[in-house]
Amino acid sequence: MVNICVIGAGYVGLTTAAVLAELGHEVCCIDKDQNKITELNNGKIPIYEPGLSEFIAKNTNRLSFNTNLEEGVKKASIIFICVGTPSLADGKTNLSYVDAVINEIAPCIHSYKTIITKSTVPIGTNEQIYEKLLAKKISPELFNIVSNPEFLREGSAIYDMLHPDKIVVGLRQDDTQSLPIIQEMYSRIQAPYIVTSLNGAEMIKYASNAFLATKISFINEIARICEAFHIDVNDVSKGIGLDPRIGPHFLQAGLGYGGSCFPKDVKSLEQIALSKQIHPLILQAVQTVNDTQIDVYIHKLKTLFPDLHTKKIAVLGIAFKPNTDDTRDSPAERLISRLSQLTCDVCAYDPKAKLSHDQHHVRQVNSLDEAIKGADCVVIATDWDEFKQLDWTEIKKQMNGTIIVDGRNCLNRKEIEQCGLRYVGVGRG
Ligand SMILES: NC(=O)c1ccc[n+]([C@@H]2O[C@H](COP(=O)([O-])OP(=O)(O)OC[C@H]3O[C@@H](n4cnc5c(N)ncnc54)[C@H](O)[C@@H]3O)[C@@H](O)[C@H]2O)c1
Ligand SMILES: O=c1ccn([C@@H]2O[C@H](COP(=O)(O)OP(=O)(O)O[C@H]3O[C@H](CO)[C@@H](O)[C@H](O)[C@H]3O)[C@@H](O)[C@H]2O)c(=O)[nH]1
Repeated sequence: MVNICVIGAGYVGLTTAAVLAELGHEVCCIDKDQNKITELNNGKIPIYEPGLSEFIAKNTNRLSFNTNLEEGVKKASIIFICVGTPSLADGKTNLSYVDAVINEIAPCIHSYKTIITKSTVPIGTNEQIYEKLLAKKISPELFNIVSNPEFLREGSAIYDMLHPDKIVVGLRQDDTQSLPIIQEMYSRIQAPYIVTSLNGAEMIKYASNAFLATKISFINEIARICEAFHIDVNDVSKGIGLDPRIGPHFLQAGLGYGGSCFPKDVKSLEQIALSKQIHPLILQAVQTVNDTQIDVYIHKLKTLFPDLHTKKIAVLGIAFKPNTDDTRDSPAERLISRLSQLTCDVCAYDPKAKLSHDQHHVRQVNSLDEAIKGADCVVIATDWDEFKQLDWTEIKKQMNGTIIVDGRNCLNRKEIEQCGLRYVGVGRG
């Protein structure tokens, strides 16, 4: 058992804290947001992540929440940095939250600490953190910096952290102490270790997200070509995905990728490359396809409804993916904004997520029935199971029109058509 301080109680920090407590460690999770900490101390979880609430409740004897960083850091031998690293306007990474944490930790280092960065940070950041701490006159005998990027997916965060496909550990060249400490801490997790340099670990995280985003933009481009030849792109995904060199995952065409990671991380990697005068052609193309994917759907809607601005559109889904309440950079919200600009009457529904801001002509309703009632068109914008299992005969009775736009290529086309509805997907033949 070790004493651990996790800084940041967001999707990654909360999951990390809960999983480390489950592994038997004493964990103090710090956030500067007093409301979050008060909620957590009252047994409320500020985000929706399946199973997280129960998991935290199960481990409360070894898990505490606090706003006082000094208290958490002083008694811990391991410190996790899990604060946000959002995009700046130019696409580079905003490191101000990480920098603030380093400034706050520094005066509290009086005994040996292993400082682990889980936040996704640009190449070179961990080296810079080490130099910053030295510049603050912290003895190199008192700390080490480790990069241990996180690969969890929202919606399955706990499972992913308990069953990772690898544990990536980036170390400083002369660091001989940290690896055994990390291995001991994660001893109950079965996964191969990838031990590399600090920069190497940072790059593995960016390359991983960039590759997955590339698969999505690739299949979205293939879908556009399929459409011109009346080919079903879902058959193509299946067909190519069976080749183990390609694999079946992340080949679902649709409204494009969103969320708090892919858009910002691909942009950040582009900027990292440009900072070294490397022109990242693929990364730029991946973003161009993604940025124009909503246009594909708007074009379809305009063709289906020349008087689109007079239509009532039910948008099912607000979250950037199912099983989360997260709307950061959500393609569903991107679509809703475009429909709002076109002055359509938009009725949005999501089982968990709320619209992040008010928009003209857009109402969020609390039930699916309310959203669908009188709709000229229903658009599936997030592939929640609840939407995949809809009774289309019932839906048809409640709608005014007959068009179902499958923004995630996740519905059974035949079933919908058998009910007398018109199915519209991207690249569905
Ligand atoms: N969300 C994911 O699925 C995911 C997965 C892997 C990696 N990551 C990376 O992990 C990092 C965190 O992402 P997230 O989604 O958990 O972010 P988040 O925004 O949900 O949480 C960050 C938390 O840090 C807190 N914070 C900021 N500054 C602080 C400070 N000085 N002291 C204490 N608390 C502070 C904020 O109040 C917030 O609660 C990012 O770098 C992200 O790229 C995210
Ligand atoms: O075939 C697919 C798969 C996903 N998506 C979209 O891609 C986005 C991201 O999905 P997903 O990767 O499942 O969600 P995240 O929770 O953002 O997780 C990604 O980003 C995290 C943060 O870095 C990483 O830790 C994870 O490994 C990585 O999968 C969502 O908008 C999905 O709808 C598609 O359009 N088609």
